[in-house]
Amino acid sequence: MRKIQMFDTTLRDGEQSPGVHLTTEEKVEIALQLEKLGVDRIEAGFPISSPNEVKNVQAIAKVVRNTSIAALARANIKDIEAAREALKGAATPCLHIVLATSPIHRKYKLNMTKEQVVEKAIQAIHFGKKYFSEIEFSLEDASRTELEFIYQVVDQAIRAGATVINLPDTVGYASPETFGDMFRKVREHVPLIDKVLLSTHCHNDLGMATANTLAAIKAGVDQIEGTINGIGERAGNTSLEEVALALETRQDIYQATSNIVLNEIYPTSELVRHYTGMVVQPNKAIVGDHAFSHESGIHQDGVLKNASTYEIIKPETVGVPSSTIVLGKHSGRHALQQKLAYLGYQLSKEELAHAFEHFKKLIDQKKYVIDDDLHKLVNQDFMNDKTHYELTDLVISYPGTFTEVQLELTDEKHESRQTTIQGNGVIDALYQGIEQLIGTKFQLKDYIIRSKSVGKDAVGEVHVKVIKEGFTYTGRGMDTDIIKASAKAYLIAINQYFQRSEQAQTNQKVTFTN
Ligand SMILES: CC(=O)SCCNC(=O)CCNC(=O)[C@H](O)C(C)(C)COP(=O)(O)OP(=O)(O)OC[C@H]1O[C@@H](n2cnc3c(N)ncnc32)[C@H](O)[C@@H]1OP(=O)(O)O
Ligand SMILES: CC(C)C(=O)C(=O)O
Ligand SMILES: [Mg+2]
Repeated sequence: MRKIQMFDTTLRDGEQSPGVHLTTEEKVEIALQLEKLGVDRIEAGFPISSPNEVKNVQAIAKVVRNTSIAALARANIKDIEAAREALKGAATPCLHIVLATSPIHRKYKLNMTKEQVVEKAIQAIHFGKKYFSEIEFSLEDASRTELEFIYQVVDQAIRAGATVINLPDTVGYASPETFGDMFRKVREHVPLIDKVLLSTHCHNDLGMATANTLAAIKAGVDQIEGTINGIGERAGNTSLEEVALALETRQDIYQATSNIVLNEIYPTSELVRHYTGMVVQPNKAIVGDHAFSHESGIHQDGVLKNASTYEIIKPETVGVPSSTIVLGKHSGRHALQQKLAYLGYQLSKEELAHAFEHFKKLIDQKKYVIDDDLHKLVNQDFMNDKTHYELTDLVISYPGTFTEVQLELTDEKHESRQTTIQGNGVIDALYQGIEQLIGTKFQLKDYIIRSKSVGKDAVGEVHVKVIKEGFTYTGRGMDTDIIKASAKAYLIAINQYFQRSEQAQTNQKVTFTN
């Protein structure tokens, strides 16, 4: 089995994504995570781009000791000097020199002849060789370069001392067929190629970065370059996670593997999305929020019976805790039953059919059905709708360092219950007071507050989740006064508990699991 080297350029090409600017601390944290992920080389930055970038690379080189660190330079002395300064303390440094070779870049960007390009490449590698034993030379825009010229530049670069030859598809122009051919031909026509590591670096302009990278692997490259979440210049780079999983899942085709620690993929992806602020499209392969979600009834039924029916990768393999069954327009009874069981309801076949009918009506009105909706659906269908406790008065004051709440509730017999209680903050006092008046305690698991509209008189919405005797109850309260909204939400959740207890004692239709 061949071992493909993974060169990560999240911190260089990835940072070239519009709007992304990582601090030194963020870069260091990502680099440490990339080391944990098992990439073979980290391109830490492009030192000439700013004085701070030199410091960034230095900071990474100082702490990342078991993974090679690369820094980018154009084919000129000042860029190489900056890379040298940045990589001074690195354990295994690599100088990465780039120079474009395609006719378009030669003519319009560099204004250089073929001979000048070859000469510049040789000079830069010779200069770099004074300080670095490991030099990667990239023929920028290789996929749009004449093959004969590629052979010539590659041959000369190896003779000058390059140890890695990288042929990038800089503008995402290649197709898997042509790209694979290019590598096969380079292996055929450049006798010295076996002396160096052959590498590729693809962009995703036509959505083919991963396919092209895999074609290059098939054609014999030893190293592939990419980024986490596929971020990078324009449409981005090859996603390293996609290649790692393609190799893992289709060993029958690629007969190759990598050092990637697969279950570190998702944590790395999350860290990168957090610090770059770049949202991962939900349906992105491997790391998208929907990558392991199932919404359709037929799929959900299959997955519940055996996950391999619709999952070619186990979510745990890439560090995603579990797959998700999402209840939506296309869901079926099996999925609803499973979700209700998770929420604590065990319904008979008839009850499930009834609940399913209501669920389908509900989903026509609402795009997403949340747990709260399901609790209500079951409660309305199978339980009485009695309100056990209602808020009738609430006064808040701040005597001294405490918050004091005067509270009045009315119970199901319309009798008033009152208390005055001090707490560590208004919500603490309020919820303690409610528990005191009803004579039982709940574990508050979640408390979320948000605004439903804008302006000073905006309506506040409070969601609470409480736990009692192993069951979860949720409540949602709305009011322009967020304290009142908090009280309402808590009482709705508590009322559910009393309804359920009452139901359990009488002729219950629904049995509850834990
Ligand atoms: C394919 C890639 O992703 S390569 C990496 C791209 N990344 C970046 O460019 C990010 C960092 N870049 C920067 O901070 C700046 O562009 C710098 C500091 C590198 C250079 O800034 P400036 O000196 O102002 O030049 P500017 O970026 O405007 O133009 C690029 C110059 O480099 C030249 N150049 C481009 N590629 C190369 C190369 N590989 N080797 C040598 N010279 C090159 C261009 O011809 C142009 O030269 P000119 O001024 O003589 O016309
Ligand atoms: C520096 C090189 C490898 C690059 O990013 C590209 O060609 O896309
Ligand atoms: Mg690139």
